[in-house]
Amino acid sequence: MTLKKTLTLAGSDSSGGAGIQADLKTFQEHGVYGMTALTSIVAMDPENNWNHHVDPIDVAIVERQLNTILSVGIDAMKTGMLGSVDIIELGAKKIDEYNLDKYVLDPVMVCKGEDEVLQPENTDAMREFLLPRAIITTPNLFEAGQLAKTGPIKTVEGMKEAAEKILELGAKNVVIKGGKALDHEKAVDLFYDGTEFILLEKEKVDTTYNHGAGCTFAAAITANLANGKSVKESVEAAKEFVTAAISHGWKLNQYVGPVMHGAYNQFNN
Ligand SMILES: Nc1ncnc2c1ncn2[C@@H]1O[C@H](COP(=O)(O)OP(=O)(O)O)[C@@H](O)[C@H]1O
Ligand SMILES: Cc1ncc(COP(=O)(O)O)c(C=O)c1O
Ligand SMILES: [Mg+2]
Repeated sequence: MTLKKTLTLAGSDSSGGAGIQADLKTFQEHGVYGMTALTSIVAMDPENNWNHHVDPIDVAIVERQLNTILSVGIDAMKTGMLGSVDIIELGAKKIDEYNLDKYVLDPVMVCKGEDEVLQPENTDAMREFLLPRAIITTPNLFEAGQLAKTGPIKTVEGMKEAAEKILELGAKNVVIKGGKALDHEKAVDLFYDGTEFILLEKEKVDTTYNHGAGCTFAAAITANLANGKSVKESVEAAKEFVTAAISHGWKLNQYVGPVMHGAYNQFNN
């Protein structure tokens, strides 16, 4: 038996809920084979309010990892936290070199609980080099405002405007995650493929244990694409998957609660 193969080019979240750790757990739950190219290592300071510390990895080391994985071949890939502009440019080069058409861009700019953009220069580089190559991008509300340069988004109408701008920048599809940030009774995401707007709505889970939700959502989309689903089907199935994961989010310590990556298969089947 062979498995579909996926690549995540992303950061390591030492606490295990987000980043490549979330991606690999999610890939496993979808029955696809996950491979990883690490871009940065995130550690948290237990003495200082769990503050995030990000160490980017040298671009030559990232390239060696990508060469390993791409020599094997992949069916779909995603990017998450990207440590530097050099790594972003390298990602774009490899996407072109290997004709990688199933590429999901999760434009990670902030970690939950932090309100500063981790590396502002990366936003411009993602807009220029990665958006035009993405089959879909999955910004949260804040990231959508940054990519589209619309400023803060507060309404579904604002999400639609940003979605149109993001497609003008070259992404083939977009799903903007309203999530908890949107002032709406439900957890609403907006999918746009250039033709129709589709609202994906689920009950809002009353929890702060949602660390890694965005990574899990994008990884589920990637796995679904690798398994042959259409973009729209991939997003719809990923929404079910991440909603189950958030519903079973749990407390890891006093600072963070990750989603339960395996909840969909454990409780929804
Ligand atoms: N409290 C919640 N209840 C239900 N769904 C949620 C909740 N928070 C986020 N989501 C959903 O989880 C997915 C990830 O969104 P979000 O947490 O906003 O991303 P990120 O982790 O990148 O900030 C989206 O589908 C969003 O709608
Ligand atoms: C390595 C890494 N990638 C991505 C994220 C973003 O996580 P989320 O899925 O909660 O948006 C984080 C947040 O801590 C992280 O540490
Ligand atoms: Mg995110």
